[in-house]
Amino acid sequence: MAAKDFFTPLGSIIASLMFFWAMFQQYFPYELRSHVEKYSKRLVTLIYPYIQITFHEFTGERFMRSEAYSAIENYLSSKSSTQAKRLKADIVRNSNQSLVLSMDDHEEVSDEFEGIKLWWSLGKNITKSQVSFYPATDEKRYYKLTFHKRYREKVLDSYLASVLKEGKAIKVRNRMRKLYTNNGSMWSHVVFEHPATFQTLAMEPEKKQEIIEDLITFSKAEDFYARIGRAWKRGYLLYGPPGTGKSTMIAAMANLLGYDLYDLELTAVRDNTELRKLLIETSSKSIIVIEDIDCSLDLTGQRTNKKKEKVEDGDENKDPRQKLVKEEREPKNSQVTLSGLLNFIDGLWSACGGERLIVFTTNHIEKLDPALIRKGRMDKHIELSYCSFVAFKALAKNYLHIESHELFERIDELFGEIKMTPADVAEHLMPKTVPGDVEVSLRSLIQGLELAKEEAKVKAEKEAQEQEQEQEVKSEIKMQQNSVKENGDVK
Ligand SMILES: Nc1ncnc2c1ncn2[C@@H]1O[C@H](COP(=O)(O)OP(=O)(O)OP(=O)(O)O)[C@@H](O)[C@H]1O
Repeated sequence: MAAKDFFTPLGSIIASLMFFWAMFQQYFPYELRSHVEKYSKRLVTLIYPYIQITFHEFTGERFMRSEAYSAIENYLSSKSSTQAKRLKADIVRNSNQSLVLSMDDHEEVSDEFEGIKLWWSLGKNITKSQVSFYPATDEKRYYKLTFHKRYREKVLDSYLASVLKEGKAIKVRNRMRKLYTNNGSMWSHVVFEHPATFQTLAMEPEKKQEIIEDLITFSKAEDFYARIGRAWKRGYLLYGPPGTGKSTMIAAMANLLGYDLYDLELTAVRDNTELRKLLIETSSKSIIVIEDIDCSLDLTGQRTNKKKEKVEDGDENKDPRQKLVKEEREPKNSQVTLSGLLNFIDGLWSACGGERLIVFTTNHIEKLDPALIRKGRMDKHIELSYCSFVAFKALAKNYLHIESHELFERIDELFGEIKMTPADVAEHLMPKTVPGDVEVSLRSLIQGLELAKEEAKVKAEKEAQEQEQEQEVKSEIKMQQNSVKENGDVK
């Protein structure tokens, strides 16, 4: 059949329908008209038993991008990439700069929820813009959801809620994560792009696995925390000598969970009120870190100022302008107290919705007040220690891409005799030539370990000598005292 033969009768049918509709509107009595409309609607529902819901991209007068729309967009991204024939691609500005695909205009994808079939389509309205002098068009997109009317309640009650939740979760996973630092009572942020992961972290595999499982269990335990009536938070205390990987582990935690990091500098916080303000402003899915807690807060209630200690005799004090900036940053009358911090951990913190981890680090766990680190506040205590042979092997795999080497035996022996931090081991394993030579790096480590062993031996000998001398001096003093006493007795 030729196109002309098809369209000619169709055109006249449409024209007749429009004619009857106009006549109906003009001459049909109003009371009867509402009845006819009601029955015609019922007829349409019978023939077309589907419900459609539209989600517009922009809502309200201020043309804010609708949250529901962007959640649906994220939710549909994985379905679109497998089902849609025409796709749009965009780079998401997350830490991986990954490519995200979504369906193109007028495409349709299907979905299934508890046995219900649903269809999503992306539509577009084009309007002429009135604002510009130049001819311009405005495109407004919308998602349309279609499903059978018999599932109305299930879709409205459960399906849409799950779509929005999943869509928001995808958005959080794809977002660019941030590292916040406080300057006084204000947070400022930069993009968080630390490459550390648990794979690159050198520590005993069982211990590493335990921490990973603990973190993942926590991140999925929203319902559990709600059921037992506890705030969804968990405290970690990382302790160990400098250079054993405390900061590296925090970065690995943030990367594992996809959380933001808040690096809270307590010495720059004026008082408990400021502390409270800062903490209320933290978002969910975040890790709040207080490094070197023993230096940041005097556990008797008086604060010390670690930065001040470090630069006491430095150049910073000589420049009056820098001194002023420093004083502004570290006000002298700071009064953050241990009890203020504990209140935050126990009380106020609980009022903020969403999951949060709080991590304290210290080089001296023995200096910390037991109240601060009891379970419930710091739930998990993790010791990061000197490099073991197992941890070294993880570093060697990472840095040198080797799992065994003839020099490993000697290194294992030396690790049994001398302590070295993973930071120092890592430094020896850094490439010394271009391209990196494995043997040169391993020999550098052996040399470093032997040197450290020698130094430790000299130090031990010196200490023993000093102790001996001290002992000699003590016994000499005692002898003198005894002879003075004896002389006195004789007189
Ligand atoms: N366990 C580890 N695994 C892998 N790399 C490590 C480890 N420990 C330390 N490093 C390396 O050493 C460097 C210093 O480590 P890091 O800053 O994490 O130590 P730290 O314990 O936080 O030290 P500090 O107490 O002085 O802050 C890191 O950049 C990292 O490359």
